[in-house]
Amino acid sequence: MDIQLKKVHKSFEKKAVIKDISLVIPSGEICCLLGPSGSGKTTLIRLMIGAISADQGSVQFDEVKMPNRSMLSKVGFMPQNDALYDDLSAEANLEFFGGLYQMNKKELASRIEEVLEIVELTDHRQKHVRNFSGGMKKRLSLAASILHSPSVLFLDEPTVGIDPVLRRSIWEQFQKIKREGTTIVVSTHVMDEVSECDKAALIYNGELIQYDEVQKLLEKTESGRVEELFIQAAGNVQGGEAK
Ligand SMILES: Nc1ncnc2c1ncn2[C@@H]1O[C@H](COP(=O)(O)OP(=O)(O)OP(=O)(O)O)[C@@H](O)[C@H]1O
Repeated sequence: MDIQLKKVHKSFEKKAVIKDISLVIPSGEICCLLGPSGSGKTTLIRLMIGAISADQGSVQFDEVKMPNRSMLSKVGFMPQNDALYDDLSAEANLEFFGGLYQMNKKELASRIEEVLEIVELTDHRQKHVRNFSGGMKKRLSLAASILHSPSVLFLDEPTVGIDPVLRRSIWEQFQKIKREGTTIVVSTHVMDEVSECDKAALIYNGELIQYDEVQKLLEKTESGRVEELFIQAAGNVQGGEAK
């Protein structure tokens, strides 16, 4: 499913947080939302999944205008803070999410096997989540978000607080999910993660300052590092204010 945003605008308490953002994320691609803390990445994801509504503009998945209840079963979301139950085992957590997605018992049982394999938690399925490390919780949270085989997957800073080795393995899992045809939108402020994505949307102060194929974005820099584009944007803002 592709995702289309047209002139999306959102304010909180009269402060514009998302400013007139338009973009199209093609089906089956990984797009990262890259930007400093507070730039608006989470808000943009919440607008896309229909958790909040835009003040102006529209969000569409293929031909369907969001928010739309019929899309719930096609959308996966992994929030920044894991929404897991500490007192339940990994498996029981997944059973709970399967119930939310209204999956039938047989389908759920086989899908739980599959997702536990994907995130490499099969051997820990009976353990209580309270005994999990931060990385294991992230992986379980990812398993929960893909349990119902969504067509579009939104991941909000999935690798925060994760060591580089585990980060590598989590990205391998995203690539695996992409190969199955899922469109992935992932927010991050780790600039190096951009190389894992097909396209990157650079968000600065609620504005989309760049959106292109990662290779093309890197070609716009002298250093080959995406940070440069943010430094340029900051310079433009200061320059604008000085005039
Ligand atoms: N419900 C809300 N009410 C008021 N202000 C909000 C609300 N949600 C977000 N904001 C503000 O909107 C701006 C963007 O926040 P958002 O969480 O989208 O940024 P972010 O890029 O995801 O940041 P981080 O990387 O730290 O998660 C911030 O200034 C934040 O304080």
